[in-house]
Amino acid sequence: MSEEKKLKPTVLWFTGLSGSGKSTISEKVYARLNEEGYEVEHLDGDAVREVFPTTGFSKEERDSHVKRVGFVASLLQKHGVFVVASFISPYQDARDFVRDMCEDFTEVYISTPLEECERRDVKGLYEKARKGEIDNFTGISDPYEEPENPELDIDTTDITPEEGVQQVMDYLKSQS
Ligand SMILES: Nc1ncnc2c1ncn2[C@@H]1O[C@H](COP(=O)(O)OS(=O)(=O)O)[C@@H](OP(=O)(O)O)[C@H]1O
Ligand SMILES: Nc1ncnc2c1ncn2[C@@H]1O[C@H](COP(=O)(O)OP(=O)(O)O)[C@@H](O)[C@H]1O
Repeated sequence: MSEEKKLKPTVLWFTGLSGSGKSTISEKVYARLNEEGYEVEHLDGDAVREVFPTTGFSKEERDSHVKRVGFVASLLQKHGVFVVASFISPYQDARDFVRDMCEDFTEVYISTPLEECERRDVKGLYEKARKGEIDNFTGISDPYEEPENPELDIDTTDITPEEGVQQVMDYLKSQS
């Protein structure tokens, strides 16, 4: 274990717009922690939604989805497992609900601006949302409430994914 098993397990909660870089960075953080010998689980919005395809995007549906996943994350972390969670989770009250449930919670705001996310348009969803083909699209026709006090704020516009990962790892080291 190259980090000498010294990092304190936490729920690393990645929040931000679609295309901001949540999945890219969180997958790499998951792989890094795994390689270093930590018990770690990855929970991702798209993956959870594939299992529960009827979950929609109204505030009520997003909040229930986020709170349920947050509950699972809190149980895992209580048993010493690192949790890397990646959800748009656009509402402050639902994120705070999860924070309050977890013994250790680290909010990682991937603050890449809408303009850059839309320029990337990884899945072509912004184009569809602009044409009115997708309802309740975060940042276009649905709100995103910026985190009030995130432990980390990473704008990926001008950095590499590896630099983003390093910022997360440096933070974890600073807290251990
Ligand atoms: N209306 C609307 N708004 C936002 N996102 C949409 C929407 N419809 C589909 N998608 C796709 O769903 C992914 C977001 O799911 P999440 O579970 O992370 O969202 S949330 O936390 O419940 O807000 C999101 O994935 P990411 O791009 O990885 O964020 C999109 O691919
Ligand atoms: N520093 C960076 N961190 C993360 N993603 C980046 C970065 N620079 C460019 N990208 C690109 O931005 C896109 C982010 O998409 P993704 O990780 O799926 O975002 P999200 O999960 O937030 O929807 C990817 O195509 C990725 O290669």
